Amino acid sequence: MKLGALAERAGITLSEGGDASVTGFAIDHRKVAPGTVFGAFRGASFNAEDVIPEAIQAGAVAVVARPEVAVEGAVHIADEEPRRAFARLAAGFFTPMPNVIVAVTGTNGKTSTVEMTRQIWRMCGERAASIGTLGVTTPDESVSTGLTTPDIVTFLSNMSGLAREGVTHVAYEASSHGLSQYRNEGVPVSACAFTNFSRDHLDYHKDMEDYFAAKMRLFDEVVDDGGTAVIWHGGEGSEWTRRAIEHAQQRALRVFTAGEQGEDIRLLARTPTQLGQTLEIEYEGMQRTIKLPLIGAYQASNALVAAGLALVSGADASMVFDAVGRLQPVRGRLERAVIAPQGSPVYVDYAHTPDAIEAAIAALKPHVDAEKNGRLITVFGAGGDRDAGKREPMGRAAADQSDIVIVTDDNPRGEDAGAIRAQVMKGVHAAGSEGAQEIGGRRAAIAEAIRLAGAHDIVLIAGKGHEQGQIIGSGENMRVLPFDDVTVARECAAEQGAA
Ligand SMILES: CC(=O)N[C@H]1[C@@H](OP(=O)(O)OP(=O)(O)OC[C@H]2O[C@@H](n3ccc(=O)[nH]c3=O)[C@H](O)[C@@H]2O)O[C@H](CO)[C@@H](O)[C@@H]1O[C@H](C)C(=O)N[C@@H](C)C(=O)N[C@H](CCC(=O)O)C(=O)O
Ligand SMILES: Nc1ncnc2c1ncn2[C@@H]1O[C@H](COP(=O)(O)OP(=O)(O)OP(=O)(O)O)[C@@H](O)[C@H]1O
Ligand SMILES: N[C@H](CCC[C@H](N)C(=O)O)C(=O)O
Ligand SMILES: [Mg+2]
Repeated sequence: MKLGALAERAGITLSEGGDASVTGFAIDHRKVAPGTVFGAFRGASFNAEDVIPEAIQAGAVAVVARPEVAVEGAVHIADEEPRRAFARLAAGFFTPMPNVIVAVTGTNGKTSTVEMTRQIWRMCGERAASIGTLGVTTPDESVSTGLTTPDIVTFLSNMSGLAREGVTHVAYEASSHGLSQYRNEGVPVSACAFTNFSRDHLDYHKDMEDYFAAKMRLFDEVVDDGGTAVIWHGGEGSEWTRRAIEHAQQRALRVFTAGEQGEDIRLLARTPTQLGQTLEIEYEGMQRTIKLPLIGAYQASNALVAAGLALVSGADASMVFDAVGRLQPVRGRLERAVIAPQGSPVYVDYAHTPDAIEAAIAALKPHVDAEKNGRLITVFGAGGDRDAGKREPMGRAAADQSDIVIVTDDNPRGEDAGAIRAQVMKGVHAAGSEGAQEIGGRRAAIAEAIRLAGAHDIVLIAGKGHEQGQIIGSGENMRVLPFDDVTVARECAAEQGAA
């Protein structure tokens, strides 16, 4: 493919070098081969502008970099925002693309929503895939990528690879990191969704406004002109929801709202049942009853946003709502791991923000039998090298709503695990929780929760969900010790059951 044609498609004017043949794209100079276009970005830990000469020596035909950077011996594609220019240029190279691509942003619920959208499409007969924290999930397999949003080259090549395998519909998760680093764009996005917004990632984003602006790039720039924005508009509503609607309107997107205050899918009533919940909804003037086989208000929200995405991308309403009634659980999201020896269910959930902890506990609370003095026992921790300011509110939220809390470790990374727990405990104490325990080792903490659990109690193990390891140390000292909450809970229950 000629560089000139790729540039023209991306709206980039080249003064020279249009005839060069492009064989690939790379953002890491060690991956450059003859004919590669190299994106030279300044990152958090490395400045790739320093290795441009090495990239050219390895055969780079063009370098996308800031205008002030020196590029000798290859075409300099100069742009103040090189990551964006690179994404647009690379998008022309990675073809074909799936016919329907939708993207989901929000603080919590992205992974669940893209996965539910995939399932709904599949039940409507489409070949569908999802890309997000759980990896790339297709009708045939699920492959982990390590990050929620892979780097732009991986993202684009995954998309075209899926299209080549015959996948026509893809839902992908747009994290704020990915959006602010232009790691997931360049593809046609016909609809986008916003689940909710609350505190997270304030280690990376300056403040809540900065974090919100990163998310809103999806609405402001990434989605196609004339696309649709599906927005959750829940019971109490939120200022952020109102602002998301404004962003969509400013961009002249079609606005589709779902929720108790939804204009398009109106949630009229939600009744928890033993194994799920019954939803009464109204869509296009017609009332429907859906038996959602998943518990928790938050799962109903994500399911209805997913239904919205399927509807706005052309699926038949009866098939969509029928599919919602057949959704399978999403790995690590209120997943029932085991029944503890005394008879109490043990749930694993990926809640790792104050808001998510509240949502996970609220989901389980109706299932605790208060008349029999049932208790909710919550085991959780907070991640190292991530937003430290969320730790205390997480502690407070957990202690406020649970009967017993056990604070433990969750990926301490480069930080002192005891110091992280102390910050979480501050919130626990602020909530006036007595009898809270601090148990560093996650296995020991889970074992203790299961030991404490009586016949009418419920155990919630929050924070790691589907994760398969405990991350300890950083940089060259980083180690990932195998750890899976579900497996550990089963092992602890078996050990105690046998005793
Ligand atoms: C803070 C952050 O998001 N960092 C990500 C970012 O790194 P960066 O651009 O700052 O990269 P860098 O390491 O400083 O390097 C700069 C550039 O030099 C290049 N390089 C580097 C070394 C070299 O020898 N040669 C070379 O050319 C690199 O390829 C890169 O293009 O881009 C990299 C490549 O795309 C990512 O791997 C990296 O993710 C790190 C590992 C990470 O932990 N990210 C987390 C926080 C993250 O992104 N999480 C979100 C999920 C959040 C959520 O779901 O809530 C996600 O979307 O996954
Ligand atoms: N709609 C929601 N409202 C509130 N909390 C939610 C919602 N959806 C999910 N959660 C909580 O957030 C946790 C993570 O859910 P999920 O993985 O779907 O979100 P995510 O946005 O992809 O998270 P991440 O940013 O880590 O990728 C769940 O386990 C649950 O505790
Ligand atoms: N995508 C989130 C996941 C957090 C999960 C939790 N287990 C932790 O390590 O903090 C992040 O990278 O912040
Ligand atoms: Mg996710």
